[in-house]
Order: sequence, then structure tokens, then C-alpha cells
Amino acid sequence: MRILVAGAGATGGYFGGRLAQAGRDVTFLVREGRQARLAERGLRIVSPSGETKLTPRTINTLDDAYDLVLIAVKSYALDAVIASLAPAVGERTVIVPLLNGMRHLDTLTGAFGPEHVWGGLCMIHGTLNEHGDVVQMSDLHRLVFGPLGDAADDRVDAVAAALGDAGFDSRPSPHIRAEMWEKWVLLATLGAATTLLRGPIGAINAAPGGPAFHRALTAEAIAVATAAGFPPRPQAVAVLGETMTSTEPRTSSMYRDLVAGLPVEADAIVGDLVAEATRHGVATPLLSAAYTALSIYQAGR
Ligand SMILES: NC(=O)C1=CN([C@@H]2O[C@H](COP(=O)(O)OP(=O)(O)OC[C@H]3O[C@@H](n4cnc5c(N)ncnc54)[C@H](OP(=O)(O)O)[C@@H]3O)[C@@H](O)[C@H]2O)C=CC1
Ligand SMILES: CC(C)(CO)C(=O)C(=O)O
Repeated sequence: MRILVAGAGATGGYFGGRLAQAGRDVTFLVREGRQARLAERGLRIVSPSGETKLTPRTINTLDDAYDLVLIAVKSYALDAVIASLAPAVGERTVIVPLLNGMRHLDTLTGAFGPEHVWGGLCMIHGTLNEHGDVVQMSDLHRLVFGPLGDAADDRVDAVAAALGDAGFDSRPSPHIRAEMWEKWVLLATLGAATTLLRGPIGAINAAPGGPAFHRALTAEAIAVATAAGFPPRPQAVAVLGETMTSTEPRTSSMYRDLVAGLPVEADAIVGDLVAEATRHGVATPLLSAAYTALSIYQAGR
């Protein structure tokens, strides 16, 4: 199966790199700066289990179709990727986005049609270091993917095989939209708390009012998802509770971007959840405050 990975940053570089390492046919769609860096240094993955150096195949213009396209760019880069992606999408191509949030599903479906766009999510604490190397900051590395519609899709087995046994956890899901919502609730809560209060979860929990703030914020996010028809399952609520009561220095990718002075996905991760709350009449004063703070940060960059 020919796999195209659009974006070779923290997530694309990690999952695409592991797939290439496992011998899969992987090509990265990159821009010129990233292409030059990868040609010079290779694609290096620094992880708790050691360091790997790969020689990735990269391109910056597409002229050929792929069987599977993983999209691993930030939400604000999606339109530019879509503009260059058309030649990669053949009759049976499956597109699996790894972006946080939900809005990209509509954007991608509008651009390429529902027959090509699946849901997807990745769980990883990833970043790029000062050399542009991919850093996997914890043992977490999971891909979940699946068709968005209810109809059987005969491409599932082949995609699962292409993404399986490649050095990370991977599985197809028959309920990918619900799982994406669960991840969104987790990520929005984690991202809102850490960016609004400017610290890792453990530090917030050690501060006066921190645990109560986390409890209230968590309740808001769960209430929005429930009102929107995607109540997180007990297992997801437990993971969220464990995350938000942690004494460890847990952060989100949005917090790491904010601390580094980089653009943040404020609209896709927090703003859209606040919009859902408004649509369903759910009060979200803490999520709204976090969105306001993120918007001020964005405007001041
Ligand atoms: N990092 C993490 O721990 C996690 C991130 N996510 C989500 O995954 C998504 C991707 O995030 P992440 O990998 O961290 O982001 P990064 O910023 O690390 O990587 C994004 C990459 O996209 C590339 N890119 C941007 N525009 C284009 C383009 N037009 N064509 C090709 N490549 C392009 C950038 O390349 P360039 O160098 O040219 O700018 C960059 O290398 C986000 O939605 C994020 O929220 C989800 C789970 C965990
Ligand atoms: C949920 C989490 C923290 C890990 O995948 C994440 O998605 C992020 O940091 O963007």
C-alpha cells in the first residue's frame, strides 16, 4: 500500500517514520524548508526506547495517487495542504486526518467527498527539538481510524494491515466519530487548563484552587459533548479524570506551542467547543475564558 504522510512534524514524522522503519511504502509531503532539513539530518526520532535515524522519501509537489493519505498538519495549515493534495487522491484513496478537533472532517469531506475521508486520531506527546528531530516524550503512541459512515467499507482490513505492527498501537474503530469527540473533550480540557493557567496539570493541581478549577472545567467539556449527542463513555471519563487530577507535569501540544511562542489551534480545539456549547445552550464560562485568552495570545503574536 502506498502511503502519503502530509506533514513531517511531531505527529507525521513520528507515525510516518515508524511506518517507514517497519518497511512500509511511505512518502512525506513536505515544504522546502523541512525537505532540506530532512535531507541534511535525516528523520530522527528520539523516544524513550532510543534514537532512530531514517532516510525519508520526501516530495513537495504531487503528481501521483496514493492508497492512504495521513494528514498531520496543524488546523491552520489544512487549507494549503488540501490545495496541493488533489493528485494524491485516486478512486479508492483513503484520507485519515490526525488533527485535533472536529472541524477538519467537514473541510476535508467538502474538498474530496465522503467516500475518501475517514476519521482518525492520534495519541502521543510529541514535539520537535531545536534540530527539528521528532521527540516522543512518553511511551504513548496510538493511532485510531475508521470510516465515518455506517456502511461497510472493504478498505478497512487493508488500511489496518498497513498501519498495524509498525512499532506503535493502532486499531480501526467502528465508532471513530465518537472516539474523536472523546479525544476532543480530553484535549480541550487539558489544553484550556494548561494554556489559561500557564502551567502543567500537576502544577495547577498543587496550586490553591487548581483542583476545583479542573473539576469545573472538566464538567463543562463533558456537558457540551453530552448535549451535542456524544457523551463520553465511562472509560473516557475515567481517563479524563485521571489526567486532570494528575500530579505529573502533563501538558498538551497546544500548551507546548504557546510556551514556544508558536501559533496555536485555538479555534479548532477550544473555540469550536465553545461554539457547540452556545448552539446547545450549555454555559461554559471557563472554556470561554480559555478561548478568549488564546485569542488574545494569537492576536498578539
Ligand atoms: N504534537 C502532539 O503531541 C500531538 C499533536 N496532535 C495534533 O496533530 C496535528 C499535527 O500536529 P503536530 O504534528 O504536532 O504539528 P507540527 O507543527 O509538529 O508539524 C506540522 C507539520 O506540518 C507541516 N506543514 C505545514 N503546512 C504544510 C504544507 N502545506 N505541506 C506540507 N507540510 C506542511 C509543517 O512543516 P513546516 O516545517 O514546513 O512548517 C510541520 O512540519 C495537530 O492538529 C495537533 O493538534 C495530536 C496529538 C498529539
Ligand atoms: C491528548 C494529547 C495530550 C495526547 O495525544 C494530545 O492530543 C495533544 O497534546 O495534542
